Amino acid sequence: MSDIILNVQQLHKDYVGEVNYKALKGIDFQLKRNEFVSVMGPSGSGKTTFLNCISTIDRPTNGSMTINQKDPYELNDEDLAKFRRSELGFVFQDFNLVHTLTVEENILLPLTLDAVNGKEMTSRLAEVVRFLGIEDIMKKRTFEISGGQKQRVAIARAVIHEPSLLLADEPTGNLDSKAANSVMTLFQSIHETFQTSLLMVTHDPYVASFAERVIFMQDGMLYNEIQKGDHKQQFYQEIVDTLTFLGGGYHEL
Ligand SMILES: Nc1ncnc2c1ncn2[C@@H]1O[C@H](COP(=O)(O)OP(=O)(O)OP(=O)(O)O)[C@@H](O)[C@H]1O
Repeated sequence: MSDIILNVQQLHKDYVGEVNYKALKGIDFQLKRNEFVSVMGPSGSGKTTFLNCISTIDRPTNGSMTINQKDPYELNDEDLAKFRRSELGFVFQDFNLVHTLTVEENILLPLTLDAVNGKEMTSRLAEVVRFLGIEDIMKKRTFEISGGQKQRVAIARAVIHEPSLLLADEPTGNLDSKAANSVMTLFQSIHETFQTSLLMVTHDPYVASFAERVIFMQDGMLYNEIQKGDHKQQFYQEIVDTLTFLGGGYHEL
């Protein structure tokens, strides 16, 4: 088994419209199996575009990408949908829960779509719900729970099928600092307990410092990266310093 879970080579994305825009200009990036990496950069630098190309929400204009040694862009629509469901988990800023379903039904959705048998569903649900500490809200509707709880439910749904790669776009963007901290502690323990490979976009240096490595984008390219050493505080400071240097929307720091 290769120790590279995600291999991106010379990824380009051009948005074609009234005004054409080169959002990604040749990104080379590798995520190791079991690695946790944060993606940062000024507003408009291409972070979400990069994540959307990896998650196959958006199609790159050029370049190559493999996830777990497979190229999702070679698949037809049906196989791509299966590939997404088996290999990838997604967590978004706005939770993306289905409001007509209960919390439990939301979490089980990926297994329902894959017609997993009832016994296995029950055991996986029990494990993930216990791990995330959301046993008490299983029968509630999504409008009856807090933002922090919503994100836990979204995380449970993203990991219940044990994806090879978990992708998160601003997962704490709609949370207060206490809920954000608790969601990040959860990501960290999912990563450590289940050896989940994790790629997360965030604009928050504290949130980013939960990762083992931070990559910085600027103007559609990779600008720099920082590896976490022994001291989280020092890592955090280096992240803040790089963002300050990059400017563009990080002046509030
Ligand atoms: N569908 C689209 N059509 C045209 N241009 C787009 C489209 N989506 C994004 N862009 C442009 O591509 C660039 C990168 O956008 P992207 O959303 O990836 O940046 P970002 O780094 O995630 O920004 P932010 O931190 O503000 O979310 C921006 O200049 C944006 O205006």
